[in-house]
Amino acid sequence: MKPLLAVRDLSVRFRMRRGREVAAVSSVSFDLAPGECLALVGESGCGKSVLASALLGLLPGNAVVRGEAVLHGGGDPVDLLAADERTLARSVRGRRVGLVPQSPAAHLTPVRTVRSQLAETVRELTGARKEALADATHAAAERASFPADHLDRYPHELSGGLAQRAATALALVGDAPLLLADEPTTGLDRDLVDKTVDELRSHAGDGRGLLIITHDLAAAERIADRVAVMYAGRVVELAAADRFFGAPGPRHPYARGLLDALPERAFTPVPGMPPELGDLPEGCAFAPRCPRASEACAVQPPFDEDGGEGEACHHPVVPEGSRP
Ligand SMILES: Nc1ncnc2c1ncn2[C@@H]1O[C@H](COP(=O)(O)OP(=O)(O)OP(=O)(O)O)[C@@H](O)[C@H]1O
Ligand code: NI
Repeated sequence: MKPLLAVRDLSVRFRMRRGREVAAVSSVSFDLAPGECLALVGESGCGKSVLASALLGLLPGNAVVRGEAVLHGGGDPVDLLAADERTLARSVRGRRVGLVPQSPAAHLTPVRTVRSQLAETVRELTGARKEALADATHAAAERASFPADHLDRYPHELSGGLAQRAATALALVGDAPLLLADEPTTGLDRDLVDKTVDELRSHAGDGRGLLIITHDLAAAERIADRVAVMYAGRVVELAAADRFFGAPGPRHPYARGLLDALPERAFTPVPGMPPELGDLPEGCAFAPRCPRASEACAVQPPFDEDGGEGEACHHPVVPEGSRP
């Protein structure tokens, strides 16, 4: 089966003053299958949002992007990294790729009510008019649990959680084949978190795909088919969610550390801090924090992939009897 999205060797560098460079994303490759939900996790600053922005052509001018990201859903295949701004604006963003942005407040238009923004998006993407438009606007709000009696509020009159729900409602309108959701549950209480991620997950049925970026590993466990763990700009492990959250667990020591940091598990944070992306070491960037590191880790470990799973580690945690 053809993937919905095929990302190959995606790298993003930010050019800074005095010739400095920030390596925000390095050699990321993965496929997203139709109907699949992939959760992208990792510590703050590891490159998750930059990766999502690259897929939407939303990076600032000092970004240098390399690689390929071919979207097969919703029309002719298009390389999202090579498409020009006109194509992205007209036929990709909102229509073929939906985005729940990480800072919803910044993406809502401050001088217009939620109702008017939602109605305009519904009209643009579905062609609904008049009474149908009013009904469709209500339905769109309801899908994201945005309360109808708040539709006439302006963005600054919304709490963080309500702004989040307004942004989610906007992102769902186009029924885009690929949905990118960047921390879609910030500011929501647990029951609303569950409701929101379930709604996002159900969107991914029907051959559509969902890439959800989240710090909330419980939410990832609830809806993801696979998990991608990012560290210092690289995907260091790709794993089926049941193996990742259950037995035998992740193979990359950093991924194991992330899970062990959870309050309901060992509650032991990974010691140390992630590295500066402007000053990365030659070899494995996690080695200075890694309990399994050896001299071999001075060389960048290759990503060993097998059937959509794999890890980049010289010393993965491999349970007895599983593949070498
Ligand atoms: N325009 C820019 N110029 C230079 N560096 C940038 C720019 N945008 C992002 N970065 C850097 O890229 C790195 C990755 O940032 P990114 O926002 O993708 O992290 P993240 O994984 O989404 O973190 P969080 O979980 O906090 O949202 C950071 O070190 C950030 O400082
Ligand atoms: Ni982010």
